[in-house]
Amino acid sequence: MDAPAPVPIPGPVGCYSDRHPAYPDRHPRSRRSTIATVARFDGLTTAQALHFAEGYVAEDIVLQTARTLAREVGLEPVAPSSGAALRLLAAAGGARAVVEIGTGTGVSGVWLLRGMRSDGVLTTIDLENEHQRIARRIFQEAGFASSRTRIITGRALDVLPRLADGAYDMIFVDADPAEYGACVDAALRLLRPAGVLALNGALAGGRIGDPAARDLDTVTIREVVKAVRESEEWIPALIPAGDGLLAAVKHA
Ligand SMILES: C[S@@+](CC[C@H](N)C(=O)[O-])C[C@H]1O[C@@H](n2cnc3c(N)ncnc32)[C@H](O)[C@@H]1O
Repeated sequence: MDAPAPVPIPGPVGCYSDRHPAYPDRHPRSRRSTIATVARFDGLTTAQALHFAEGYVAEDIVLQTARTLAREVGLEPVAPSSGAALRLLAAAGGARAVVEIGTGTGVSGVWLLRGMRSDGVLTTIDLENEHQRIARRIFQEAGFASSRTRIITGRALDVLPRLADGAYDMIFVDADPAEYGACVDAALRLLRPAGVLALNGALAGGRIGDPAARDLDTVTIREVVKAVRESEEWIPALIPAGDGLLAAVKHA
C-alpha cells in the first residue's frame, strides 16, 4: 500500500516566513524543518504515526482485562505506549524496588513488574481498597507471586513519609494531579542516585501548552513539569506517549 501524501502543516508552524516570536534568535527555517520532520516521519501523517506508536507493543489478555475493569470503575489507566515506556524504564534501570502512586486496577503495575528484575518488589499505593482488590487479582493472573507486590491502602501523602530514604530504583506517579508537586519532592528523597521518576498525565490532556487553560490540575502539572526541567536535581525528558510521561533521572 502506498504511503499517504504528507498533510500540509497548518498555521504559523508550516507557513511563516519570518522569525517566530517565541524563537526570536533562531533562523525561521530551523524550527520549521524540525517540526516538519516530526510531523512527516516516514511519509506518515502525525496522527497515523502516533496511532502506530500507540499500538507498537500490544497488550495481552491480562492487560486488556485490567483496562476493561478500570473503565468499569471509572478510571483511566496508562495508555499502552506509556505502559511500554514504563516497562522499558524499569528494565533499563534494572529496577528491583519500585513505588507506584495510584494502583488503579493494575494496568501500570503489570507493565512495571514485567520490566523489573525477577526478584523485584512493587510497592503500590492507592486510597481505594476496591481498586486494589481488582489489581491484586490482576497481578495474580499475570503470574506474579504475592511476594512481588506490597499493596498499601492509603493517601499517598500519608504513606510516602513512611517509606525509606534512597531505597527505591523507580517511582511512578499516577494519582491526584494536585499532589504531583509533593510526590516529586517525595521521589527525590526516596530514590537512590540515578533512580528514575515517571509521572503520568504530563501533557494535561493536551492543555499543557495552552496559556488559556488555567484550571487547577493543568496549572499544577505545568508548574511541576517546568520545575523538574529547571531543577539541577533531575535529568528530564517529556515522552509524548499517551497523555505524556514526564521521565527524569535523579542526578547521581
Ligand atoms: C488514573 S488511576 C491509576 C491508574 C493506574 N496507574 C493504571 O494505569 O492502572 C488513579 C488512582 O489514584 C488513586 N488516587 C487518587 N488520589 C489519590 C491519593 N491522594 N492517594 C492515593 N491514591 C489516590 C485513585 O483511587 C485511582 O485508583
